[in-house]
Amino acid sequence: MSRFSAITDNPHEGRFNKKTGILVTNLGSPDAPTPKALRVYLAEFLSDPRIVEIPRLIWLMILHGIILRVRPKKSAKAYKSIWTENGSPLIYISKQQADKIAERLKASNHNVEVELAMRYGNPSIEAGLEKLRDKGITRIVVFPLYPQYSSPTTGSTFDAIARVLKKWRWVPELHFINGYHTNPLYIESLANSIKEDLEENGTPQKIVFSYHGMPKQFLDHGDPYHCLCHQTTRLVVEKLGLDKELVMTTFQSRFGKAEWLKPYTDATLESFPKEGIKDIAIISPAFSADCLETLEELEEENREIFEEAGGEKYRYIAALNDRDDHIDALCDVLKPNL
Ligand SMILES: C=CC1=C(C)c2cc3[nH]c(cc4nc(cc5[nH]c(cc1n2)c(C)c5CCC(=O)O)C(CCC(=O)O)=C4C)c(C)c3C=C
Ligand SMILES: [Fe+2]
Ligand SMILES: [Fe+2]
Repeated sequence: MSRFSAITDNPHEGRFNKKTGILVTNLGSPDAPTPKALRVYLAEFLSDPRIVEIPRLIWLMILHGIILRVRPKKSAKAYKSIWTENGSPLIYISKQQADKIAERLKASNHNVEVELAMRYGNPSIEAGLEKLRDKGITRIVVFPLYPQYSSPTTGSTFDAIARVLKKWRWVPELHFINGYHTNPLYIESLANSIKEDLEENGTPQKIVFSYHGMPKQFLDHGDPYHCLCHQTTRLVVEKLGLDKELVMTTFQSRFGKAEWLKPYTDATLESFPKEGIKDIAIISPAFSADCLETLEELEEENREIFEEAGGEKYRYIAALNDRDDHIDALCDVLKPNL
């Protein structure tokens, strides 16, 4: 038994090929919308020091003593409301994206194998990397589908990759894509999805760009995510030639009691009707795939907040998911690494 793992059956020349392996990743979901599965998922997720930066010992006591006794039940209820016959929307859509990327690249004669992996839960990063290694691949591009770099998401994916590869005897040639929010085709795809909505439903009083939030302290300590989100909004506004006053950038999905990036999406939506803004469209460009935070929080929870405060028209513009122009954008991001 060796400390480092490898494929040991007679390598010689033939078995290792010239293929590039692409590991498409996203955040991950629980295995089922049940408190038991959520306890396992949240224990892994919330133990990540990139996600919660409270001193370790104190945080682990709070996590195991309080959070993991209360949160799984509440989160399971939210997951139940969005779960489909295909399971978690995030994982199902990510699978569609990975398959379409593979299809598109192979059709243009790229010699690639694409696998999907999730940072937390299944299919795991370790399983994804091993599948590529089993195919004799020694050159890997890791592609986290987070357009805007952040330490809790992209940075954490890097940690998970490194944790696996440091156990491998033959470390592959590795390329890591750490964001793509300025890619012209990504911006174009966001712009197209908004344009289609405006053509179908008319121009609302406000278009809200709602990004997943993070503790403000992360920004103060140098995380670029906040700035990259604002830059994304600006690029889309410029692409569409919109009036700047029509658009607002907000941050959603708060967790815990600390201050998070502001303005908060929920508080903003609650205040709009008092200011006479009763017709809005909302889009969430940080999510490459629809997930709990869009389908439950934006489609259900925030719609209710807005309507209860007197709002009249609320529409959520879907994530880019497996739209053709989105797959084009993702392939374009990959291109320099193929
Ligand atoms: C605890 C702190 C959290 C930080 C920081 C955070 C950053 C962050 N997350 C995403 C993307 C997603 N988050 C999702 C769910 C989710 N996020 C947190 C907490 C933090 N996220 C929790 C506890 C959960 C689980 C659900 C819950 O119990 O409320 C998801 C959806 C997953 C799914 O299965 O659908 C995504 C996607 C980003 C982009 C980000 C920082 C920029
Ligand atoms: Fe999150
Ligand atoms: Fe900023």
